[in-house]
Amino acid sequence: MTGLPPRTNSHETTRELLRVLARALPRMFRAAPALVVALALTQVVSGLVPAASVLITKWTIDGLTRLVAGESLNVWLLAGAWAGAAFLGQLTGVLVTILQGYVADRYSVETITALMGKMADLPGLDVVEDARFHDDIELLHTGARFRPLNLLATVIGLTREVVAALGLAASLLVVGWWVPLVVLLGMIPLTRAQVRLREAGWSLTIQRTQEARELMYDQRVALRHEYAKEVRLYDLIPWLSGRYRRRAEAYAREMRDMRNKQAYGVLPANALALAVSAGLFAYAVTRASSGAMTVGAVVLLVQALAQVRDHLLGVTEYVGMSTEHARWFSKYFAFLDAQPHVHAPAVPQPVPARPDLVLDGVTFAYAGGAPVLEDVTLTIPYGQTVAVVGENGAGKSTLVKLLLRYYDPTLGHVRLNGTDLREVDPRAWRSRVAAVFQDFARFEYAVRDNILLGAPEDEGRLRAALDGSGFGDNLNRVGGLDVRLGQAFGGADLSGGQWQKLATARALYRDADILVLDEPTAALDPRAEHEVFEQFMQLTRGRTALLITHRLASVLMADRIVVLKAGRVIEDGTHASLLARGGEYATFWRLQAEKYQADPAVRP
Ligand SMILES: Nc1ncnc2c1ncn2[C@@H]1O[C@H](COP(=O)(O)OP(=O)(O)OP(=O)(O)O)[C@@H](O)[C@H]1O
Repeated sequence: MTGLPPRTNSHETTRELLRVLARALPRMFRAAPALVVALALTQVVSGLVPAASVLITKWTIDGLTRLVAGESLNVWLLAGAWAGAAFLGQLTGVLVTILQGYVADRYSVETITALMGKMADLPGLDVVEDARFHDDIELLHTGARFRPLNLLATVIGLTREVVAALGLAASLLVVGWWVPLVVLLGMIPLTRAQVRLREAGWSLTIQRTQEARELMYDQRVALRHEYAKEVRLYDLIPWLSGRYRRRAEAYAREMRDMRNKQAYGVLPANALALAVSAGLFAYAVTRASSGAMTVGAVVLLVQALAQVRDHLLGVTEYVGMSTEHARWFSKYFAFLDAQPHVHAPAVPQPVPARPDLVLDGVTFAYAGGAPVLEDVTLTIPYGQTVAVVGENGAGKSTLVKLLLRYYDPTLGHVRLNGTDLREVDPRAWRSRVAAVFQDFARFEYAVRDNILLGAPEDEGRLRAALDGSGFGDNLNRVGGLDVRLGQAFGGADLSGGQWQKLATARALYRDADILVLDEPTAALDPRAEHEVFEQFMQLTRGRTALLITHRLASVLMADRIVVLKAGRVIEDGTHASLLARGGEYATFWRLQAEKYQADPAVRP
């Protein structure tokens, strides 16, 4: 179990809430200004209905008293007032539901498009792969649909409760000018105690966020299909549910203790509020018995006192709920404010035609980590096929990330001929590169869309991409180009190798100058691998190709081999020259060749 994080001051939580609201509410207003104003007015009217009702009750009782004493009473006026107040209450309820829906829809769209817009402003991977944002991006993605509506509903409820409490307090003016003041002053300690109770709950929840995430993760491992095979193999459910239960119970215990402690703290404030109410009640009854106050005023006082208290407690409830939503918005704004290290240049240089790729003294470390590449100097002339080999973690994929400018080097330069990669538009550069990544994406769209990804369709190129990747042979079995893929939409599922071929088809469909293949055959069967290599030879003709692989057979296709070890280039040459040299590459080759001879099913 993780240790307890340091306690955060509960007032900081409130300040954070106010900061977030100060930023979220103007955005909500800008999303639909007229509707937000209409909504606010509706809530003010709705909040005034309780005060109107207690006043009408007073007028009715006083009218009846006068009627008994022989005076006249305008019954229709009173009935109209009753009906009017009730109608306003119902009408505002309906209007709020409609307007809230409209505003929330627009605000959600704004919230989600701002997230997507931020993604467009992040040409690199430094923010999205940053551990600080990694989990948050998942939360932002799942919350963006409903958090704006929740926040809106909470703020609306809060407005109504504040107006209702103040309106009812104002109705007490008919009892005496000083009465609202006394009532509100008497309620302040109770409201503060309630807010403090809430704050303690919020800060505890915030401190336990990490733990709540761990609880969710245990749940996920136990229930999700991607873990199902190993969960059964290792019989993980008893272990997972035991861990889950222990953590959940510890969390619940702490929440309960905190609530108990705070609840006792509320009692004195409650007693004070009741004493003030009782004093006012005694005052009113005394005045009424001497004829200085009407019976209606006494009834109004009794009703208003109880309702002011309820609405003030409602205010604290809504403040509590808005804290929960504000935490989500706090992460949202932190993400929108994230400053990437990788920027598109303000005035980009053109991407040179047929560029040589140059790494000049490149050292690179991920944020907060040790260098992953160190002083790498390498020139890949245009049109050359280069294989990059090396142990796991040697830095091969990182080299690709730098060449695509997903990251900038910590030291040194990546250049296209003489132009620093930082000076060209990353989009323009990437449009010239086709890549199949080791962890390629499995887009759950139709096969055709998986390949085109929004690009215009060209029958000939599509056919060539299908043939070149080897996916064409699987097409009939899958059901054709328009078959939806993936489990999320009940589509066809592909094997690992078929997904990899599809990712290769996607890369081949782009008419790129530079081809990057990071372990392109890892999931392929021997026949498919052979075919992909054959196609690869044709495809790379006249283009630069970078091939990252552990399978040394594929290396034979390369004009040149670069061996990386612990982030440094330790060997660089042709297959023959590196074998002759008898270094790291020769050792790799020998090991794989021996395996091959021992078992012909295993090829180098
Ligand atoms: N996003 C990241 N953040 C922090 N460290 C990372 C990140 N990606 C990779 N690394 C680290 O950088 C080092 C090099 O990783 P890289 O993926 O470049 O190696 P590789 O040579 O491609 O390995 P493999 O053959 O296993 O694919 C590893 O130690 C890895 O843990």
